[in-house]
Amino acid sequence: MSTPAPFPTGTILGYPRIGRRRELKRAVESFWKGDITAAELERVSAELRAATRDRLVELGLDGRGSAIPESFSYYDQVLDAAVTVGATPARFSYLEDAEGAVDLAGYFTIARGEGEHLPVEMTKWFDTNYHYSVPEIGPETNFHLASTRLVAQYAEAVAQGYVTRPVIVGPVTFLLLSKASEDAPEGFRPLSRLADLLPVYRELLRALRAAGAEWVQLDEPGLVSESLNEDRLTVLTAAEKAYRELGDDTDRPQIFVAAPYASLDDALPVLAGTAVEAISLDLVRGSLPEFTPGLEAKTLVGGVVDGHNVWRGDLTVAADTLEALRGLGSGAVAVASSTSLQHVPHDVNDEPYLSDQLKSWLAFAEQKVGQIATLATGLVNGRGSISAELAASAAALADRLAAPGVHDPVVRARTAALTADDFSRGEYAARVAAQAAALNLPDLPTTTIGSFPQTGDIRRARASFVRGDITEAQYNEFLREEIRRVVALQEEIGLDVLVHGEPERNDMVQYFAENFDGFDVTQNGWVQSYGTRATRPSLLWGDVSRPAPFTVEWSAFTQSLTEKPVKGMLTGPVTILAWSFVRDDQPLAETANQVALALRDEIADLEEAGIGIIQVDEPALRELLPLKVADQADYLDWSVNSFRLSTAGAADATQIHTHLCYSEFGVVIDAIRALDADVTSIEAARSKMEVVHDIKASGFDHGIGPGVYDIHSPRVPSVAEISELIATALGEIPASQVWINPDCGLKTRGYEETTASLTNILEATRAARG
Ligand SMILES: CN1c2c(nc(N)[nH]c2=O)NC[C@@H]1CNc1ccc(C(=O)N[C@@H](CCC(=O)N[C@@H](CCC(=O)N[C@@H](CCC(=O)O)C(=O)O)C(=O)O)C(=O)O)cc1
Ligand SMILES: N[C@@H](CCS)C(=O)O
Ligand SMILES: [Zn+2]
Repeated sequence: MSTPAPFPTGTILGYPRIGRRRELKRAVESFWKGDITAAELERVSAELRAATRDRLVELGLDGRGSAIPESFSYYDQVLDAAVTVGATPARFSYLEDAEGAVDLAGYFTIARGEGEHLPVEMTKWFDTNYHYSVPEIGPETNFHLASTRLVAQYAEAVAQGYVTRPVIVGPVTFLLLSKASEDAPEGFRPLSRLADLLPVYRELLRALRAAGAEWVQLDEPGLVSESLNEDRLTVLTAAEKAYRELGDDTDRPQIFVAAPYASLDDALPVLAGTAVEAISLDLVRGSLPEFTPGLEAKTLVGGVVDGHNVWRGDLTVAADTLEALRGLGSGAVAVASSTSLQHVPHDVNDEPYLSDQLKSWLAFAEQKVGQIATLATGLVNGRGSISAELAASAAALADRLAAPGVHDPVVRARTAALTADDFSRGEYAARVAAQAAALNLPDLPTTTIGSFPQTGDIRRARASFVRGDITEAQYNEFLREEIRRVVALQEEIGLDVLVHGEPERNDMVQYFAENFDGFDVTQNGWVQSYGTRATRPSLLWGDVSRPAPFTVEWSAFTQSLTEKPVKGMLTGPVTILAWSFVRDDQPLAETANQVALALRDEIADLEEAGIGIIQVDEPALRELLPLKVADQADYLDWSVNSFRLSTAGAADATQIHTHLCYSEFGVVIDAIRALDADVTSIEAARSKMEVVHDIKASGFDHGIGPGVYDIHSPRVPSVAEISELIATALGEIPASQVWINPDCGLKTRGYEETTASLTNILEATRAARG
C-alpha cells in the first residue's frame, strides 16, 4: 500500500437505509408487485444513497476521508454478504446465472421464498430488534465472488465526488450466523468452511482497492457475543486466522474491524496481533479495555455515541472516554457510533407532535452524526473548541433528569413498597381447580394468539381517523363491526377460547405506549425490523403508569357477543421494553416493574369486567438476553419477576396465558417455567415441534400450546400435517396440559388462508380428541 490514508476522526458504523419516509419500502414492494422495473428500483435506491451521502457531509462527516459508510442494503446486510460470496442455498440454484450470480429479483426470492421453495429463515440480529436472513452453508457451498455490487456502489460514490468506506459483514460473523444447509451431514459447522471463504473476501478487498477504496469496514459483532453456536476458543482461533490472512495480503484497502453490541474482551488481543489497521470498541455497552500489546499500531475507534438508543447522552462523558482511550496506546483515536445507526430513526426534527423539551433530550441518527462531528472536532482541536456543545448537552441532561414525569412520586412509592408477595400467585393446583370450575373447557382446548388479519381496510380506517377524516365514533363503530365479524367467524369454526382480533392496535407495543403515561410515540420514527417491514419504537422517557383502562372496553364488548370465554390481550413488560427506546437513567429492572404495575391495574379491571382469561404476550423475552453469559442470570431474574408482578394480582380462577415467539426458547426454558403462567403458547410449528423436547426435559407441568400452524407463510397446513404435529406434542406432553393454537398472531395473514387453516386445526383437534 502506498501512503495509507488516515482513518477518519469521526465516523458512524452504518446509517438507516430505508429512507426518511420509507421510500425504499415503497419502491421494493412496488417492484415485487410488478409496478416498477428492476431498473426503476435501482434508480430510486441510487437516489437514496446519493441523498444520504450528501446529508452526512452536511452533518459534518468527511466526504473524502472514508468517513461515510457504504452500508446500504435492499433487504438485509447478511443476505448481501451471502449473495456476494456465492452462498445461494441449493434449492435456489435455479436463480443463478452461468457465473453463479443472482439478480435483484433472485435476491428477493431467496429472502421471501417462491412456491415450494421456502425462504431462508429469519432470526434476530444480536440483542436488537432487527432480523436478518440466515445463510445456509454446507460442504457443497461453492464460495466465489458472485456479486460486485459493493464495488459498484463504491464507484457510484466516487462518481458523486466522495471517498467512502465500503461495509460488509466479516467472514467470521458471517459463518457464525449461518446454519448448516439441508444437505450438510449431521454435526456440520459452517465455521469449518472459513478457509474456503477467506479467498473470496480477499478477492473482494482487492477489487475494492482497485476501485480506489482506502478503507473497508468488516462487521464482526460475532466476536463480542458469547451466545452463538461455537465455543469461545473456536471463535478466537477463527478470528486470528481470518484477520492474519486478510491482513497479510498487501493489495487491499486498510481494514477496519467493527465490533458493536458489547466488548471484545479476549478477542481484542487476537485482533491486536493481526495486521488490521483499525478496530472499533462499543464503549456504550462494553467497557474500556486494559492496555493490550499491538494496539499502539492501530487506530482505536471509540464507539461512544449510542447507536442503539435515542437519548442525547452526556457528551462530556463521551469526551472523557475518548481521552481514556487515547491513553491506552500511542496510536490514533477516532470517534464513532457504538453500533450502526440502523437501529434509530432518522431525525428528531421530523417529529411535529413531540414537545420541544422531549426533543431536546433526544438524538436520532442525524443528531448523533452531529454529536460525532462535534466530538471529532474536540479530538483534533481540544475540548475548548467544543465547550458550547458540551455545555448544551449537560444542560439538556440536567433538564431531563429534573423534569416532572421523569420522577413521579406516586409511581415511586408503589415500586418502593413492593414485597415478595406481590410477585407470586396462589398454588398452581388450587388455580387449576378454580379455573376448571369457572371455564369448563374441553380436552385439548383450541384458541388463537390474539390478532386476526390486519387488512388494508383496517389500516386505512385508522389512517383516516388519525388524519381526522372520520370521527372517533365512526372509527369505533368500524372496529366493533370488525370484532362482530371475527367473533362470528371463530364461533363458526368452533374455537373454544375466543379473541377480539386486535383491530384497534397499530402495533402491539405502540398501542400500549399511547395509553400509558411516561411514553411518547413518534410520527416518522420508523426503524427497519426486517426486509421492508418497520416499526416505530415508542419513547419510554418517564415513570410509567396507566391513567385509565383501555383494553377493557374492547374485551368486554367482545364477551357480550358470545357465550364462549373471551381472552383479554395485553403485551408484557419485557416486550414493551424490548420494542421501545427505554430511558437509560435507571436500571431496566426498575422500569420493568413500573410497566408491570400499569399492566396489573389493567388486569384487575379486565377481571372486574368479567374477563376470565387474560394473555400477557412476551415474544421478546429471549430477545433481551444479554450476549455475555455473566449478565444473563440477572436479566432473567428481573425479566421473569416483572412478568410475575404484572400477573400475580389475578384471582386463582382467572387463567393467565402467555405467548412466546420469534426465537428459539430452549435456552430460557427454566425462565419460562418461572413465569408461572397457567398456559403458555409457544412458536413450534416452524421448527417442527423441536421445543416440545425441551419442554418435556424441563419438567414443565403447566398448560402448554405448542403452535401447530406456521403463520409466517401463506401456506395452509393440511389436516394430516397438523395431526402429526399434535401427535408429536402428545407423545411428549400429557394431554391434560396441551392446548392447540397457531404459532403466533394472524395479523400478517389474509382471511382466506386464516379461515382454511383454523378450520383444519379444528378438524385435526377433533380427531385427536377422539
Ligand atoms: C412482531 N414484531 C414486532 C416487533 N416490534 C414491534 N414494535 N411490533 C411488532 O409487532 N418486533 C419483532 C416483530 C417484527 N415483525 C414485524 C412484522 C411486521 C411489521 C409491519 O408490517 N410493519 C408495518 C407497519 C405497521 C404499522 O405500524 N402500521 C400503522 C400504520 C402505519 C402506516 O404505514 N400507515 C400508512 C397509511 C395506511 C394506509 O393507508 O394503508 C402510511 O403511513 O403510509 C398502523 O397500522 O396504524 C410496515 O409497513 O412495515 C413490523 C414488524
Ligand atoms: N397477541 C399478539 C402476539 C404477537 S407476538 C398477536 O396475536 O399478534
Ligand atoms: Zn407471537
